[in-house]
Amino acid sequence: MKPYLSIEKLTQRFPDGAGGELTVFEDASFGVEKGEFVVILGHSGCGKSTIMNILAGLAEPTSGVVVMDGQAVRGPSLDRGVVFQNYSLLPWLTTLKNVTFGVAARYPDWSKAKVIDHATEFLAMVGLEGDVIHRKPSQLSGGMRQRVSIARAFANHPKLLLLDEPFGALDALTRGTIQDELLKIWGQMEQTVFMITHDIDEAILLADRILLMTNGPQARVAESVEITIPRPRNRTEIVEHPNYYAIRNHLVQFLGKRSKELAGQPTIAGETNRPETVRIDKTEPQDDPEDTQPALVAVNS
Ligand SMILES: Nc1ncnc2c1ncn2[C@@H]1O[C@H](COP(=O)(O)OP(=O)(O)OP(=O)(O)O)[C@@H](O)[C@H]1O
Repeated sequence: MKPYLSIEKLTQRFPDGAGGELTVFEDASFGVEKGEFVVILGHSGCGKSTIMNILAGLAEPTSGVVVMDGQAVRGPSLDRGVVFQNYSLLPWLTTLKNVTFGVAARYPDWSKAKVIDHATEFLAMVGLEGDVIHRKPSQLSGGMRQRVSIARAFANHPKLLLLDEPFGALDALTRGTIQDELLKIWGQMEQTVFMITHDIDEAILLADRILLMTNGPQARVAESVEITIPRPRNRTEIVEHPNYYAIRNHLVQFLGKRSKELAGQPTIAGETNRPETVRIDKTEPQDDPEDTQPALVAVNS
């Protein structure tokens, strides 16, 4: 059976500015299940934003298709919400109206009071309550603005939520607090999320799976690393889990070394080129070669 979101043989080429072509990625295929939180990690230029723009319907691939819930993605839709690093709020509307605006479009049958209640509830989930919701974005801090973007995106119940480095512009403390709020709201919503980040620790904290891309050009989604750390997760406790550093080391090693070694390898024509699944779990019994008894060999047989 196909996954909820299926990316099938996606290829993106751009003019390279010198009369030739740049193949950003070729025949990339992967899936995302309903309710999954998937993060994509890779070096600058490997094509993460290009993939996100295609998923959002804001760009068309050179070839390949994206199918969500049985339908091919063609153009933007309220089914897909995007949160960018730079918040993209409407500056002339109050915080509350920035949220009600989308909710009213998504649910045209709802009464004005219901729309306001719904928007207020989602703003409260990210810690924005009281007078602050009547302020304009210019009167909010960067962290508050990003909270509004997150509340707005979740309030619309999109089938797919796309997060493009949403915390990239925030200081470490604010970032941590909003990561916790994002986890809380996601935990209540069964929302399917696809996120780009450059922060390995953020990826481990948030993701069910991390997709690892090799360096571009001709990048590939090489691995799908399962985050074998139970939820609910919390930033301070997660580092004590036996799998944390094992997973982190694997990711650091991939980004530091293997993403270069695997770069530019042509994909095999006709193959699906799906990423290899990597499962690291120190809590499962390990095969220790020292303990292994030599195999018994039958004699005289
Ligand atoms: N419209 C375009 N025309 C030509 N080249 C483009 C276009 N958009 C992206 N590229 C090129 O495609 C490659 C991938 O870009 P993309 O922004 O997707 O990478 P990224 O992995 O998101 O990088 P970063 O982490 O720095 O945001 C880059 O080499 C970029 O220069």
